[in-house]
Amino acid sequence: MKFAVVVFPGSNCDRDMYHAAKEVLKEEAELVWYENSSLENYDGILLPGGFSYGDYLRSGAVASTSDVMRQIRTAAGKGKPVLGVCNGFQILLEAGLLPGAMLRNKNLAFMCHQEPLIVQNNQTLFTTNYEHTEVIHFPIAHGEGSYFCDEATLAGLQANNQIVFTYQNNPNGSIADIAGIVNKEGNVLGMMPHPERAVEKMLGSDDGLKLFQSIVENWRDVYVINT
Ligand SMILES: NC(=O)CC[C@H](N)C(=O)O
Repeated sequence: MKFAVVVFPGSNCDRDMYHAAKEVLKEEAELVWYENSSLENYDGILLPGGFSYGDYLRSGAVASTSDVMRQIRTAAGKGKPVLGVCNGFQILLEAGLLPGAMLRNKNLAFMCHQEPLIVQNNQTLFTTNYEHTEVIHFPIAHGEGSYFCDEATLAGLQANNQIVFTYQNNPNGSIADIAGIVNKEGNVLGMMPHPERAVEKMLGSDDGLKLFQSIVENWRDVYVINT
């Protein structure tokens, strides 16, 4: 499987994402500068964390208007897996590929530590290697990570089983303890905690490995084994 790690000015988790995909998972992966070429030849799109465009206006707002988003939208429309982590999630929200918005953390501080999460939906292509309600540990590292949406949107997320991860101890004030959501079609996942920073025991947790392995295994099931 070949991943594109899309890099914006101000991305700072792109190397970690690349390391997870290429050096730990041992899949093909390339860092793709947001202005460069096309995403057509990639099987999966990884939007890493950071401070794209310095978080000016709102986190992810400027990056969401860039031309590469059109390609990401096309890739998502074709059913390719798109994973946005932290600033990547913020960009997906600002681009409208996922519903809702990010507010500043309830304590108005940047937080950076490991948090326990609960796997609420293990039936997505990103989570099949987890158990339902499994507790896993990923680092968080954000200032604008309090997920918010209106009541109708929340009801829709719940009814469609789009809430994939919740926080066990809600550190930032996210509505319904939401840490990660998937689109209705199930192929675009946005999450604030960082699975790419939890792929080796020496990082404090390797619980993120199963997420990347789920993507690869599900992609192979559809595109390799059956063709
Ligand atoms: N690591 C990240 O992607 C976090 C940065 C993010 N823009 C914030 O809210 O602070």
